[in-house]
Amino acid sequence: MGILEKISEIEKEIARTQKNKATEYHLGLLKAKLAKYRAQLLEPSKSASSKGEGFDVMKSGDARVALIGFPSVGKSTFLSLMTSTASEAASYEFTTLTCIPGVIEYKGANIQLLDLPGIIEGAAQGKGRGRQVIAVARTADVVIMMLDATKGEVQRSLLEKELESVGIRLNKHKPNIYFKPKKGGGISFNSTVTLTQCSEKLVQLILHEYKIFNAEVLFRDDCSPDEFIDVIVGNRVYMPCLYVYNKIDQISMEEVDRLARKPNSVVISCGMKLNLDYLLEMLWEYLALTCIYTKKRGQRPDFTDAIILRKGASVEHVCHRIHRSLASQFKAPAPSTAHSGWA
Ligand SMILES: Nc1nc2c(ncn2[C@@H]2O[C@H](COP(=O)(O)OP(=O)(O)OP(=O)(O)O)[C@@H](O)[C@H]2O)c(=O)[nH]1
Ligand SMILES: [K+]
Ligand SMILES: [Mg+2]
Repeated sequence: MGILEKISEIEKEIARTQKNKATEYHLGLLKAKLAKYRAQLLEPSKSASSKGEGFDVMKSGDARVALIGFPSVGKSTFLSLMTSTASEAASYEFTTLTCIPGVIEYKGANIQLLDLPGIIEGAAQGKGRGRQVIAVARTADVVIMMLDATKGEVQRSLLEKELESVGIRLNKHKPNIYFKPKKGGGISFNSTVTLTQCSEKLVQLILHEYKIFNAEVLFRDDCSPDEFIDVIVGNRVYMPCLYVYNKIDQISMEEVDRLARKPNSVVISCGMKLNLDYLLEMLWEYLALTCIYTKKRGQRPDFTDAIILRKGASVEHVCHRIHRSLASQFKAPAPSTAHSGWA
């Protein structure tokens, strides 16, 4: 049996297994198996054809945003509107076949926006150029999932599933679990909170499935088995995602209102240039960038020239951006410990 078949067998078994106390270990094990097979599937294949031709775009600017969506939702139209780059837009599907970078200039920051080919169900398993697109998405700081407001919710959940299946976690925090494999001593299990979804026994079962017999595990939150598996597997990316519903010129006001109220969602029309400013504001918030203005002694700050930093940057980062040797010239206290967590 191929890996794809094994995955589909397990998925079917999970679907037909009722979720209750008696089946919780069985389900936990199935999920661990599923994650293992998916990881195998993602291992880079040796054939040259899977290489991302036209997808190796250099990172540039202060942050990177990837446009993910089904074909013809308006990704290229959006890139052409927001940046000085033109990306071909047309009414037929799969107009865009490679990765096309543009730059959004906002609040003094250069935000790299990547237009990508449309992806469809099965993308994660290599349908279309799905794998290359998803590989680019993994490198982004924020994903814009562009949706056609006229098409209903099914596109959104399909894409979420695709990204989920390759270890991309949207709008989720890294699970607060300390996990450290050891050379010996068995499994030591502790938690600082009451656990309602995992137990010591389930944790052990899952670890054994991964052939881990010695480890230290500390749950600091009431995490689920899936979250625990994410921590063991390790190569997950946790990424903010904005759901952008385009083409609202084609739907009723009531429908616009309903979509706009969904969490992490913005409604726009590229065709009629509606709500694009608000989208930029939201994007800025999701990127969590901070502007720092420097000033010379006795002069007013220069608000035209900001230093752009990511959330969590320290004074040391600021110094580094001003001059490479500035931080090392500081006398005690060391700048990084004096004020960490600037943004
Ligand atoms: N009515 C309406 N049409 C739009 C809007 N935005 C884009 N379109 C149209 O939608 C079609 C597809 O636009 P594209 O920008 O090519 O879509 P895409 O997502 O890049 O498509 P692929 O590259 O094929 O994946 C074009 O005919 C656009 O003119 C909008 O806000 N309203
Ligand atoms: K198109
Ligand atoms: Mg396109």
